[in-house]
Amino acid sequence: MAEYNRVSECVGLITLRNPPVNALSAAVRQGIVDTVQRALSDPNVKSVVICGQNGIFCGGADIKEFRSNMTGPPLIPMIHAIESANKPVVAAIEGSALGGGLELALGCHYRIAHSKARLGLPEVSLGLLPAAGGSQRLPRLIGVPAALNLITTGRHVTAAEALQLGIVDQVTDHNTVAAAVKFALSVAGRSLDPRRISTHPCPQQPDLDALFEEVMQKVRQSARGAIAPIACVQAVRAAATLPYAQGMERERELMATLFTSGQARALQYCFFAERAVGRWRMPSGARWDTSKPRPVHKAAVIGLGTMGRGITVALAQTGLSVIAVETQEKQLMEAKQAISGMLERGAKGRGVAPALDGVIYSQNIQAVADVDLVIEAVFEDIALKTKVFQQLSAVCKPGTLLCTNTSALDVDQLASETPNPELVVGMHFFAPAHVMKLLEVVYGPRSSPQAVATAMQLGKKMGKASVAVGNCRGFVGNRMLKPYIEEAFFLLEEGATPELVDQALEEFGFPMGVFRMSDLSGLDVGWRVRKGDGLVEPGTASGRSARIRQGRRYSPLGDLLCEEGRFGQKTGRGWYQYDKPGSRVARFDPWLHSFLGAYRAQHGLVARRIDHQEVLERCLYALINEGFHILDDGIAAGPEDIDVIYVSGYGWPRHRGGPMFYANMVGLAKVLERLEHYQQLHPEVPHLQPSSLLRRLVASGSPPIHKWGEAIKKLHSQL
Ligand SMILES: CCCCCCCC(=O)CC(=O)SCCNC(=O)CCNC(=O)[C@H](O)C(C)(C)COP(=O)(O)OP(=O)(O)OC[C@H]1O[C@@H](n2cnc3c(N)ncnc32)[C@H](O)[C@@H]1OP(=O)(O)O
Ligand SMILES: NC(=O)C1=CN([C@@H]2O[C@H](COP(=O)(O)OP(=O)(O)OC[C@H]3O[C@@H](n4cnc5c(N)ncnc54)[C@H](O)[C@@H]3O)[C@@H](O)[C@H]2O)C=CC1
Repeated sequence: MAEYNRVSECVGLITLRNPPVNALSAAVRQGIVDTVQRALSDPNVKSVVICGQNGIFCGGADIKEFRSNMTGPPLIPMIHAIESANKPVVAAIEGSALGGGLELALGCHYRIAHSKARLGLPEVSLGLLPAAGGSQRLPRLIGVPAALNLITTGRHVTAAEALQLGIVDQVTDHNTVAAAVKFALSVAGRSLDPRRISTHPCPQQPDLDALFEEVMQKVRQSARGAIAPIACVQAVRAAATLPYAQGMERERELMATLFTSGQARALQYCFFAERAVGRWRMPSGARWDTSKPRPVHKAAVIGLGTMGRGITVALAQTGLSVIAVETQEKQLMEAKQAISGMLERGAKGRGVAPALDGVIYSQNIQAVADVDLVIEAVFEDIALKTKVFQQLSAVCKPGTLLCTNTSALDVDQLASETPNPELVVGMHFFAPAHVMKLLEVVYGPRSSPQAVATAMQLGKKMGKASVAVGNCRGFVGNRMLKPYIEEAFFLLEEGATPELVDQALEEFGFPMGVFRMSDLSGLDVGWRVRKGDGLVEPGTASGRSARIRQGRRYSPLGDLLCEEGRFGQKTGRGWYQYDKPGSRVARFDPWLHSFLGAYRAQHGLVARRIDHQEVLERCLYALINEGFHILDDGIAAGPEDIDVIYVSGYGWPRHRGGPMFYANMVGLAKVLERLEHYQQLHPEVPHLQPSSLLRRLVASGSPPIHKWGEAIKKLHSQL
């Protein structure tokens, strides 16, 4: 709702009240309509100020309302009434003015912002466009290029940038409402015509067509199939080329298409899923709201290779003191240089001083005695990690949390080697750790809720999408990746090419297909794991039996490439060829294609035509099927956890919501039917055998995704 007060005798002060972000719910919109009318009809009121309670102006439309029949006064006429008012209306912007919140402010005649405020039109990230006049007013106010940038990216700008762009009229370091009231008094009685943004044309822009063509091309490339960014460009084009009323009509038409689209549903699901994963819970019943994190002021990182360096940077950038330990002198010197460089570049980008003094380097593990939390990132070797954990248990002060960045080892086994297993959790970062958004916080049966709470809170502080998951081989992300990659290998055996598979996945929306990704991360990584699992054999055997290992279908293709020294980009050869080692542009490699031909001949395989649909169904449904196993095992608490992991760490296209959301959109019965179909064709592939949870969900009527949690609980209780 909105509260009304008269201040300084002649200023009507309207305060939006809808915690936590003063979203424009039906009640708030009604409140604004009523209070604006009251202020305008009061002869004692000379001007009006609109602000939000609790230090936040407005987080935009109430996204939860989008899923219901929207009632209450619509935004567009409400904002129009404010702009048409015959008394000046000033927006006092603290905290955030986003989406509909900024559109409301753009309807006001003046905008005063606190220096710490953030403003933006992030609708595109929800699959929408600023359809309460934002796409028409912002270009008129700040010009077409700047408006295109803000609206197509959805980025939030600081108050300083907003002032520079002309979005706000004044920035204050003091009480924003007081400054706005003072300002409102000073402009009372002035002509408002120049302040009504909708009545002006966009500032002149030379070569408009060329500009829109260029932006459209750029947006199409980066959107990877998302429709909202394209509609945003079209809406701004309408602002630049049509009178306001016609532009608004175009805005409405474009929004009508977006509003009901599957992409908007997927993106809005992602928004809430990212917040839901913070409300973690463990099978033991421990939960986010009953587990208090320990304070972490000082942390340590052990092992300064690829991962340890990024983790050190991520910790130092949150303002923590970090002790960085590396036993090899040469590695330590290189790491120091690399970490300082990363901190300097990061600080430059954010316009702050680099936290170089926050990191202390040492070759001696004794240096970590007084830290609150340690993250171990030494080689992936259980004996070495066990030794390091035992040393840490002896050196660290009581209560220090011991975290491992292992990607595949058993967190619980490591914990059991320490005197205090309750203090051990996995913190599985992704490379490069200071850039990648995802963090899997892995708990074992003995990890204490406090340890999980502490790791989750630290992850949040580092700006990571932190997801608490149970302990199993590969945790959630890598466990699901395995069947996805294996299916891609099988498709090559059956007649596909790396180019075809990658194209199908990239058209689906992945930034890179599975083979380009494998070349980037290094084929030797998986090879080492398969060797450890006893799957790799000399490459001379042929026929079907050579491709059945440990009782299931196996493709040695990746191993054979590694035996040729083809590790991907780093060696200049992999599934593709590169101009030189380390180069990034993947090119068709005739060698690879004749190798595939010879391999098929050796194994009596006859290449057949494989289309994009089969690639998608086999790779994605195998991955999704593993997701159902993970839910059934209780490794992930809900589908949101899996989806956040895939969207923030594995390049799953956000506008498709994550693998489990995608399965829900496709229809569980369809996913089941296709898995059954492929399983019949490939009975020796266990990951195509539909999960019993998927079967049971289909049998129980395929409940929508927000009801899976309830359905799984019910199904488990029936077992
Ligand atoms: C044909 C129909 C025509 C319709 C025309 C409509 C046109 C429009 O007008 C379109 C829109 O505005 S769409 C909304 C645009 N606004 C946004 O995207 C801002 C979303 N919020 C944020 O960025 C951060 O919450 C923010 C920066 C604001 C605050 O961040 P924090 O980190 O402090 O807090 P969070 O943890 O993110 O959020 C706290 C709780 O608030 C919930 N929430 C946030 N924004 C919301 C919003 N706009 N609507 C509903 N709920 C919202 C958020 O979910 C969280 O609650 P829990 O999920 O329960 O934790
Ligand atoms: N590289 C990647 O993409 C990812 C790796 N991981 C995991 O992170 C861990 C580290 O991996 P990378 O950084 O790639 O390895 P790396 O080989 O680049 O670095 C390991 C570092 O640990 C140092 N080290 C070895 N023993 C030590 C000891 N006792 N004390 C201090 N330092 C010691 C080594 O000298 C080396 O500098 C592994 O468990 C790996 O599975 C997790 C996610 C992704």
